[in-house]
Amino acid sequence: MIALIAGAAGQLGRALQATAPAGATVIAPDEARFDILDAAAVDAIIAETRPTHLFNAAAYTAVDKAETDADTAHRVNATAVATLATAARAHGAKLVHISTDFVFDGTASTPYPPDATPNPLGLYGATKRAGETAALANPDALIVRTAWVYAAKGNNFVHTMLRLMRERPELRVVADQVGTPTHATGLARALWALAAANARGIFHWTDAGVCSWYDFAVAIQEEALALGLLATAIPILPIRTTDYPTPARRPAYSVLDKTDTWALTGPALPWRAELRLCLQDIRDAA
Ligand SMILES: NC(=O)C1=CN([C@@H]2O[C@H](COP(=O)(O)OP(=O)(O)OC[C@H]3O[C@@H](n4cnc5c(N)ncnc54)[C@H](O)[C@@H]3O)[C@@H](O)[C@H]2O)C=CC1
Repeated sequence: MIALIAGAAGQLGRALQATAPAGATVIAPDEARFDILDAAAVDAIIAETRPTHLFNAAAYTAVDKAETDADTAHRVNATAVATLATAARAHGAKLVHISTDFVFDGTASTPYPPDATPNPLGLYGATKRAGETAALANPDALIVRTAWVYAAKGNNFVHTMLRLMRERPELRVVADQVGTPTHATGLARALWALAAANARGIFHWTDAGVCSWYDFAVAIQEEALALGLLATAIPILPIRTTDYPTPARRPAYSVLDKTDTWALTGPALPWRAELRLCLQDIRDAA
């Protein structure tokens, strides 16, 4: 397998490089060399490197900023995906594209299967849904929706919580948005496995289990205290979404049904076990 990665410096891009299977050749250019907005550059780099697989880990991921920057978000999350889908097809490479639980409106009360009807609440989700449609124009494309992604390096909820838990006397965290955290390392391994199985169409991947952002924050504090990453516990108080307004609306329930994926990859670890692994990496890197 020759894997070309777009967005190699992001959380998932780095995890894909760290978990590449034995025998895979990984090509991970930086964004200056592989800007997915540059159709000519995309075509040239694929022609030059001749990948069997094109992983698109690049995205516009600033959910709230997308509300006032819809044009850029759409160009990165949808228009560029159409470019990648066409180029992959022209060069005989398999496109592996990543999408999000934010394509759903969160009104369900049981996990969303891959064929559930999308209805994004915000601009980010709408651009990611448009990207799915663009990728699906390539019949061989694999699209994997995930949620609440974090990694030892990157801008994510785990690092934000660790910082605030050191700075603040107490924290208030939303308790009425429910989903599942996803450690980028486990997601990357799942993508390699799905690609090797030549899966096509839409699949779902998160860690196992369900929690609220409040539950996640409490677990981060407990595990970080146990690992010595935090010195003292602070009170963490559950609040409602209406008490913490954000520019973009977010789904209240975004648990994804992973049955089809796990039949090919085996089950994910429970989210708390993955959290512990990530915090161990953060501690070891400190
Ligand atoms: N972070 C999260 O909580 C979630 C992420 N996802 C999806 O997972 C995928 C991976 O996300 P993360 O690794 O967390 O994001 P990230 O924000 O850590 O990485 C995205 C990378 O794409 C790069 N990028 C942006 N525009 C680009 C362009 N024009 N050309 C090349 N690279 C460009 C960025 O510089 C960044 O390095 C994305 O498709 C995202 O939409 C889905 C659900 C949740």
